[in-house]
Amino acid sequence: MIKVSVVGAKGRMGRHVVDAVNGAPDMQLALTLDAGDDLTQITPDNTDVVVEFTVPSVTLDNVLTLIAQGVDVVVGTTGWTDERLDQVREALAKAPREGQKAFIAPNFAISAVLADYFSTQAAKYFESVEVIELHHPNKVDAPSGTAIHTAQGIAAARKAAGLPAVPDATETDGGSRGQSVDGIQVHAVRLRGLNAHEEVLFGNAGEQLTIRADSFDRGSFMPGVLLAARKLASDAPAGLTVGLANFLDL
Ligand SMILES: NC(=O)C1=CN([C@@H]2O[C@H](COP(=O)(O)OP(=O)(O)OC[C@H]3O[C@@H](n4cnc5c(N)ncnc54)[C@H](O)[C@@H]3O)[C@@H](O)[C@H]2O)C=CC1
Ligand SMILES: O=C(O)C1=N[C@H](C(=O)O)C[C@H](O)C1
Repeated sequence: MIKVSVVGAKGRMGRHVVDAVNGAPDMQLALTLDAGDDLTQITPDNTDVVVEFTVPSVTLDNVLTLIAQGVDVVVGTTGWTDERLDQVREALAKAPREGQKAFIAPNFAISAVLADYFSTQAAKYFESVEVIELHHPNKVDAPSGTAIHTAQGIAAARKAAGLPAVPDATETDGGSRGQSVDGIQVHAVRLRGLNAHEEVLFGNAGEQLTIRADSFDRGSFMPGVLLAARKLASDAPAGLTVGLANFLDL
C-alpha cells in the first residue's frame, strides 16, 4: 500500500484528493493537514507520498519543508517560476533520503495535458496564436498555471522553428490585449458556473485552428493525481519532474 498524506486537505482540490485516495485500492490515507498544521508531523514512517494543493503564496515553503522531512511530493498548486523550480531542485540534491522525488504539474486533467501538448505540436504552423483561459471566480491567480505553461511551450516551439513575433499592430492598450507570456498573449476570464477551461487560437490567412480543453468537474484531475503518486512510489526518476506529459506515452 502507498501511504499518502494530503496538504491543503480542506480545500476544493484537497477534499477531492482525500476521497480519491480513500477510493484507491493500492493507497492508504495517512495524514490530512491544512493551514496552521505542523508539516513536520509528516515523516517517512507514516508517509510515502504527499499530495500538496494549497495556494501559490505558500507552496514553495511547504514543498521545501516536506523535502527536508524525507518524503516524496506531488504538487498541483500553481505559482511556479523557473527560479522557484531551481530551489526545489537544490533542495532535492541535498535531501535526507537518497533518490528523493518531487513532481509538479500545472494540470492533472488528461484533456488539458493533451491540449497543451497538441498546441506545442501546432505552434510552428501558424502565424498567429493567443491563449484564453476561463475559470471559476474563486481562483486567486491569473493567468492560470496551465495557460502560462501552454504559452511557454508554444513560444519555445515557435522559437525553435525560427518563427518571427506574432503580428500585432496594437498601439493603444488599456489592458485589453491580456498578458504577454514569452511573447504569447494570454487572456483570463472569471465566470460563475465555470470550472477550468482553456482555448488556444491559432490563425493563418484564411484559416483558424482552435484547441480547447474543458474540465467541468474537479474529479477530472484525480486520475492524473493518482497516476503521479503511483509513479513517484515506483519508477519515476529521482529529482524534480515537471508536467504530467512525462508520465504519459505521448
Ligand atoms: N494542477 C492541477 O491540476 C490543478 C491545480 N489547481 C491549483 O491548486 C491550488 C489549490 O486550488 P483549490 O483547491 O481550488 O484552492 P482552495 O483555496 O480551495 O484550497 C487551498 C487550501 O490550502 C489551504 N492552505 C492555505 N495555506 C496553507 C498552508 N500554509 N499549509 C497547508 N494548507 C494551506 C487552505 O486552507 C485551503 O484549504 C491552486 O493553486 C490551483 O490553481 C487547481 C485545480 C487543478
Ligand atoms: O484554480 C483552478 O481551479 C485550476 N488551477 C490550475 C491552473 O491554474 O492552471 C489548473 C486548472 O486550470 C484548475
